[in-house]
Amino acid sequence: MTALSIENVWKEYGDQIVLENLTLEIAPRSFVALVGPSGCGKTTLLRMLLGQEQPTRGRILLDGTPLPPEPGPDRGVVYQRYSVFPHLTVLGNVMLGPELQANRLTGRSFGAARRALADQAREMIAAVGLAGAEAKYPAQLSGGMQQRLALAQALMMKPRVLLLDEPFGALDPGIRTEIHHLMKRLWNELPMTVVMVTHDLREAFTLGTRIVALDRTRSRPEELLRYGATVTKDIAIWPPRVAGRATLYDTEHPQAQDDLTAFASPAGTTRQTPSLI
Ligand SMILES: Nc1ncnc2c1ncn2[C@@H]1O[C@H](COP(=O)(O)OP(=O)(O)OP(=O)(O)O)[C@@H](O)[C@H]1O
Repeated sequence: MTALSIENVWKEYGDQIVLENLTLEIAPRSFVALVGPSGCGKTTLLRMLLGQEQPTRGRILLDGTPLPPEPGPDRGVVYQRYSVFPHLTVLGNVMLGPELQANRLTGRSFGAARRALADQAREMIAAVGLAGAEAKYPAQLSGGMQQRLALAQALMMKPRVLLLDEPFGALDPGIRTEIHHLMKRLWNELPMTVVMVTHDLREAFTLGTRIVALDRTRSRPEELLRYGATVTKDIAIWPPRVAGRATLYDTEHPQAQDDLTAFASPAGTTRQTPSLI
């Protein structure tokens, strides 16, 4: 069964057509990296997958069922910044989602239920490499640590789909490589499908099972708003990267993960165009 089906989706804001006739089947457990020039509608597509925006035309299905018209716990999201609550500790941030879900009225659980939740949250905090920082506030963490926290917060809800909007874009290169390893491990271990918007092709090829490029196929300067973007390239990583199964390059040649040529598809299909970067 397909995890996500995007069927002939159009998104318009007033006179502006942002996305036109977009069709995409996303298999369960895939890791789709969405790339494309600034303003082509990547975030808009992500917001529609989250349920924050509705398609103007067309429909989006999750495991064959139309997406509810609002965000839900089956879809987690991590943004480039500001995903975490500054006035809560690391532990408080990670516990908040499940607490709100279990106790809509008070947003707090008590006794044994609270202790069990705190144990789960500590496990998740350790899984993202933040053990020891449970009592800290986000302002006391580095940017990389805050993004680890944002991931832990999203993953606590056990989302079927994890949506990432340039989550590592603001991080220094060294920290970014570390968090890429973490992201890859989490995707391998947890039963989720990931859709990530990125401007960084290297990141797309390092993490993705598939790179989907959006762009306008027609563009007349005098009618710019009348043409939306659609899928212009759809590249499957080779050798295939399968969740739960490390590939040749992931195990034997870890340095090759940063070598775009290692994953090149047949000639021509992966050529980088300036508009994609
Ligand atoms: N709520 C909105 N109301 C009106 N126009 C919007 C709204 N949200 C997005 N847009 C427009 O839709 C277009 C696509 O925006 P979007 O943020 O999806 O692009 P993007 O590809 O993610 O860009 P970037 O790579 O720069 O983040 C832009 O022209 C933007 O102004």
